Amino acid sequence: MALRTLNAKNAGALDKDLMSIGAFSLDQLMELAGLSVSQAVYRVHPPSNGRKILVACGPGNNGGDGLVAARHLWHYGYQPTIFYPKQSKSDLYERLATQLKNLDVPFTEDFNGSLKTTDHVVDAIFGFSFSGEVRDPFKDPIIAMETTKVPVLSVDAPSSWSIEDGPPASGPGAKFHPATLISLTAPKPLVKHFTGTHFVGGRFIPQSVAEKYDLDIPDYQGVDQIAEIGGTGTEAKKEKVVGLAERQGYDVRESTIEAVHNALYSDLTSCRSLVESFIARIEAYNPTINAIITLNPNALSIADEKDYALAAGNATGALFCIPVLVKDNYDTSDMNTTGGCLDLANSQPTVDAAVVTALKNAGAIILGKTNLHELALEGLTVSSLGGQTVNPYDHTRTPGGSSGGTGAAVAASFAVFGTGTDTVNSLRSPASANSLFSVRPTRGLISRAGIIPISFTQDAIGPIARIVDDLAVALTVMASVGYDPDDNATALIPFSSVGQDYSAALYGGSLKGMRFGLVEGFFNRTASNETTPVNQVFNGVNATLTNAGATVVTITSNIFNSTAISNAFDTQRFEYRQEMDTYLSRASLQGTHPSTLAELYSSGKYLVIPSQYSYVDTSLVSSTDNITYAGIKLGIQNLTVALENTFKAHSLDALIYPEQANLVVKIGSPSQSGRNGILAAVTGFPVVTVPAGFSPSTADAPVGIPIGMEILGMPWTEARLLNTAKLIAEVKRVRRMPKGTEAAVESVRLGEVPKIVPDTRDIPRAYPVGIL
Ligand SMILES: NC(=O)C1=CN([C@@H]2O[C@H](COP(=O)(O)OP(=O)(O)OC[C@H]3O[C@@H](n4cnc5c(N)ncnc54)[C@H](OP(=O)(O)O)[C@@H]3O)[C@@H](O)[C@H]2O)[C@@H](O)CC1
Ligand SMILES: [K+]
Repeated sequence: MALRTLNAKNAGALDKDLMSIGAFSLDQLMELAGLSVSQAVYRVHPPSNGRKILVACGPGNNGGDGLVAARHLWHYGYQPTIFYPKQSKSDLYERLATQLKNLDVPFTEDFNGSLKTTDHVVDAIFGFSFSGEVRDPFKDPIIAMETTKVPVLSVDAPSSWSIEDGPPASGPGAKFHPATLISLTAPKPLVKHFTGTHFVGGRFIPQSVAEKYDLDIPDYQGVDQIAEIGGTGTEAKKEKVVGLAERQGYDVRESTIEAVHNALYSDLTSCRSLVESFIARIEAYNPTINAIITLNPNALSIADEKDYALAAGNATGALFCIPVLVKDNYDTSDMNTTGGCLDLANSQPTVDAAVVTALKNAGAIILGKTNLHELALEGLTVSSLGGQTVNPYDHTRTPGGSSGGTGAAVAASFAVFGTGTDTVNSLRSPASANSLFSVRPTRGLISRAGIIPISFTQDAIGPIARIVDDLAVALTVMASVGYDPDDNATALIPFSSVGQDYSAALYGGSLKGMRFGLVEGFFNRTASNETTPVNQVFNGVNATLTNAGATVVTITSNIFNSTAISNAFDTQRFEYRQEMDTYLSRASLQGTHPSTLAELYSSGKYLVIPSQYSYVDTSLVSSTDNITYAGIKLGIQNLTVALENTFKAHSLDALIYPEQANLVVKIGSPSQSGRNGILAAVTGFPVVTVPAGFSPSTADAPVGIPIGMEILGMPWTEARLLNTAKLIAEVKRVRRMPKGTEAAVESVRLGEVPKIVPDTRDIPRAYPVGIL
């Protein structure tokens, strides 16, 4: 909203009216002005950004506002220092100065010296009665504020600017552009030259006075004395500055929960700067990677709330201020939940998925939603709404899938971690293809309530992260939902796993004496550019584990044949329609959306890859009443027993194998072959995926294409699996940043969260939209 402006003459007349007609005393007006200034400082520079505030006060009422603001700031926990070279002898000013001295607030005569150590500056030198060229003793301070990197907030006017015409053409102040301006009562004409963050303070103006001067009353919220208003400047509202996080040496690339918390709790960054830094990376690199479907429009205001909480000593939660991206098949009450499907573009859950609530309760900021293979049905991460997501390590290849948006986004440091779902491979394939860690938990450990479903038997959800420690924190939070009547698989959780802290499970120890079963049937031993790198990486894994004192047993049993398991035991086509019909017909799902799966697939607004036409067609006419379904469920029980027997026969701690026997395919391929996710999917056994290596470097893949390893354990052994994964990651440090997103990005101070529009122009022609 751009407000009408008030020229200098009218501003003076208005002040007089407030004192005569309005019956305010000057003390009161100045107190209200200073209070607004202090709130604006708190908004743009909460104490967590640094407590030292240098307040520069001029000889007139503008300077008086600065003195009042300094007193309020002291009470908020800041450490103000006052530069006040031309002190007024009037009673009001002497009292204001005495009030500050009574609080032991220091006064300085050395503006430039104080500037070197301060965290923020309040410019209360001149207001609407300034005219002409700046005279001493204020020339030097104005020149210093022109060039300093310390952010400046100007009171009523950037001092030295003409009230009507903005910055002087030359001399002191010609290049003075403060980051923030607070206009008192109403903006002055100079604001058309101002491009930073702009507040108005004046929540006391009577309606009659506002009408007389034709003023707009801004939309004040709650108990705020100030309101932020849109850009009136010649440029966009967004001001390009070096973000605080970067400026103060905090870099969000490869950041971890612990690193973010250390930075926040030691005042190196604010939650808001942190969120802005991640958004800067998204704005820089998402146009290439296309991993994001939507950003949370509230992310910045949520970050501000976290900063208030931090300042008040209320920073609680294992994920306090941790930006998290969730796959767009997780219900979010503040963002549409689309599954990447055009026909669900406006589908709006009114209730968060159970795990989304858990993440929020733990303090996480849901930064946005990621692209996925449409409705999580395959592993190429292409969708009618989200387009094709690109692997950040090799822009000619897919990022794996179906949680490929999360995989690519986490690899590119768009967030600290992300979430995915897994019906066959979908948490493990993107982890594998992006040099990341993921956990597919034992069936039942994490409630699936509020997740777009496919298969009651096979669906699982979990986190994807850059380090095991973050995976453990995220799993602890996601599993904290515990028993959930909306997902009765959670009734399976054994007492020993209820409320488990998986971070505490990372106790260390050693790989020495551990026994791993290397599943020979899950490799493709035919030499090719797509398979040989995987086989070579696993030769290396075998050697590393053996050198670390573990025993690697080759498992040759013929039950370990992914194609055969898939053909015999995959339950999806029997369960999909029933599950989706239930999801789509819930009263809590609002917005516009189909109410059955059949309706969705008759809309023409969907993408199914040709290799899945028959799967979807079959799903539309099959159900769990089919006689074959009962046989499949029985077969899965037999497979489960055989799997348990394998563990017993070889005294195994875990089975290990490549998530995929082939590298991730080129974009536009008919499908992804060689995946081994089906074993855990049908048996419900847990898997932690870890980076195992890279294929050789090529022009398209400068650091190589990531190759991942599944570590599969017995049910409910997530704690031990995570510790094993951490031990392996310690002896075999694999993860590297993708080349294309490796560079740091200068962050941008944002007035609002930018809108991200997914790019659907590059959907490969091989996957026509609306055809089945
Ligand atoms: N409306 C509201 O809600 C309320 C508004 N209030 C506030 O009052 C502000 C207006 O205050 P104001 O009128 O006292 O004058 P202000 O701008 O502070 O300073 C001017 C002084 O600076 C000097 N000076 C001038 N030119 C110069 C130059 N070229 N080079 C060097 N010096 C120069 C000159 O002093 P001199 O040198 O002549 O002694 C002059 O006296 C207004 O912007 C707002 O902040 C609140 O406090 C109350 C509620
Ligand atoms: K000023």
